[in-house]
Amino acid sequence: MIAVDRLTKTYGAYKAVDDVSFRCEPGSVTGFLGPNGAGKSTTLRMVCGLTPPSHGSATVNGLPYRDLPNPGREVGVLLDASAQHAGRTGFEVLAVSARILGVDRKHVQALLDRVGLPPEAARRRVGAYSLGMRQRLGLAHALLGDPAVLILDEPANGLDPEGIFWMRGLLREFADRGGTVLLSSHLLREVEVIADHLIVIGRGRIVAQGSKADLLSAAGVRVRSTDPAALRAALDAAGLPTTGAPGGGFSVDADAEAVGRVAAAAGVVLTELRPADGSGLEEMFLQLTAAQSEKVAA
Ligand SMILES: Nc1ncnc2c1ncn2[C@@H]1O[C@H](COP(=O)(O)OP(=O)(O)OP(=O)(O)O)[C@@H](O)[C@H]1O
Repeated sequence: MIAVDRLTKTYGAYKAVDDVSFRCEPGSVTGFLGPNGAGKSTTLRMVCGLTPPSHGSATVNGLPYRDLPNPGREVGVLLDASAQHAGRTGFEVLAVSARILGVDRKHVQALLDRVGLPPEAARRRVGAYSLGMRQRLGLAHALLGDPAVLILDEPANGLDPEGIFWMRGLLREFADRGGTVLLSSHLLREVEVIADHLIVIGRGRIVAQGSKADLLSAAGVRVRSTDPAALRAALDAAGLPTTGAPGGGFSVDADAEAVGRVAAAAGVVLTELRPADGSGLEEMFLQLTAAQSEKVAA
């Protein structure tokens, strides 16, 4: 169980993380989504006791990370796959950590096999690993203490499609056995497949959170017409707010019949009228990404 309560991080006048609260429950995978620079890593670093919060608090299994007696036994963390000793072999990296955690060394190769690093790969120095191999080693490192909680920052980075598929299976199984998983990504599609819950962050603030089913079944319809201006005017006049959707057309926060009646009354021809089916979340995410890119470019 992870509990984050009003976490805030300021750098000078800049709020990298602003009043962020959420819970991650056992038996579930939570996807922490946001464009580059949104505040994901800073939040995860605060949860793991690596960055002191300016305000707010975070606990893992009821305690601040730094107060956990043997944190590696309770929470597996992968924040930066490249932060491993380049001169050690994969096996040595895990063997050293096993000793610190009090884990029997005989589990090390089995774990490396489990993450797809067989003995010949485990004998190579980490400096020669691809990013995907480092992610696999990082995941093995996170799993080493047999924790009940996993916190992973962009774990799919560098993995090929087969690797991403494999990782999803591993995390799903971990959660199905009662584990708590919190993983970040800047790609909606990447976490949509695996997450039970989604938290969307933009410019340091949470802009949406809830079960994936609720967020993706966002209300409303997608509508497209031969005369978008006339349709928008008619919908506005009927008090049905529209927002532009990617690729043209509009999203309307109303049911299909209401939109169809407005269009018919205005004599506007519709070429598409269908449930939004999560496109609201995608649209919001695209807008967030565009806003963040503008900020970075400014
Ligand atoms: N030590 C720091 N000093 C000043 N600003 C920082 C510091 N760490 C992070 N920031 C800023 O805080 C914001 C959030 O950064 P963060 O790394 O948490 O974003 P992110 O969502 O993880 O992005 P990415 O997907 O690119 O990793 C960014 O604008 C970043 O420049």
